[in-house]
Amino acid sequence: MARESGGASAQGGGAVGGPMRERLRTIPVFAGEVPAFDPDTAPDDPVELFTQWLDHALRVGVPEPHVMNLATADAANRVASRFLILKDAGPHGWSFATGSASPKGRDLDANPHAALACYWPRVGRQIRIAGTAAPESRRTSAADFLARSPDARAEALVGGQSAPMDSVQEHERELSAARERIAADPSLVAPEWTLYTLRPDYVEFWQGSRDRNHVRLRYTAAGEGRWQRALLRP
Ligand SMILES: Cc1cc2nc3c(=O)[nH]c(=O)nc-3n(C[C@H](O)[C@H](O)[C@H](O)COP(=O)(O)O)c2cc1C
Repeated sequence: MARESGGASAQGGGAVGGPMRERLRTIPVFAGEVPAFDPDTAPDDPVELFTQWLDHALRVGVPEPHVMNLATADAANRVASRFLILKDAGPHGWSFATGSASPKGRDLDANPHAALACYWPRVGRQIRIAGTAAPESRRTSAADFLARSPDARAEALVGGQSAPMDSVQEHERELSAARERIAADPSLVAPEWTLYTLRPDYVEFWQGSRDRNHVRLRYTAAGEGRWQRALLRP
């Protein structure tokens, strides 16, 4: 069970209303142009709504709207999260790519339950997706790898993501060796590189509002490509 932190200052040492708390309290939120979102006119399919929201985000200049947070948990239920790039979204789910031997790859191997989330401050929109992630075929993963820039391919070819390294110089030597291998053989694919697709149990669209009367629409998978929709309390 979660324990409450004692007292008004969670950090213990600081006085109530100490400098950090004050600084955080003064930062505005939902300060951008918050668009209207009428859930009654939302499409039946969450992928369609995601596409509409992404197109809108791109039109109004939301920076990097394809960056999402991925949360995973290992076999012992220890949770970790990190940001990554969304590679695709369609009827099969939301796809992202990474090395299968990275901590997140190992988490997904032990426990396929995962969640994605993004927040677009310029429009006060959050999207949350949760379900199970599975690797795509080697062929599909290889195609994703080969579509990456030579630098990105070289980094993945070195591998060992998130492992401690002895020195920056040693890593740079490994990286230039990987760049040479790629230059000599442009069809080279890092064996660990994997495209995963998260098949959602639910997808939630969250439209922030300055008066905190946020609009939340959740699509829950109802089998055979059908979705049940529900409004959620803000
Ligand atoms: C904006 C952004 C995009 C990223 N995109 C990816 C990505 O597509 N794939 C990836 O493996 N790591 C990506 N990373 C790095 C991850 O956040 C993370 O540091 C790395 O994958 C190691 O995670 P892990 O130790 O949990 O496996 C990105 C980081 C940022 C900040």
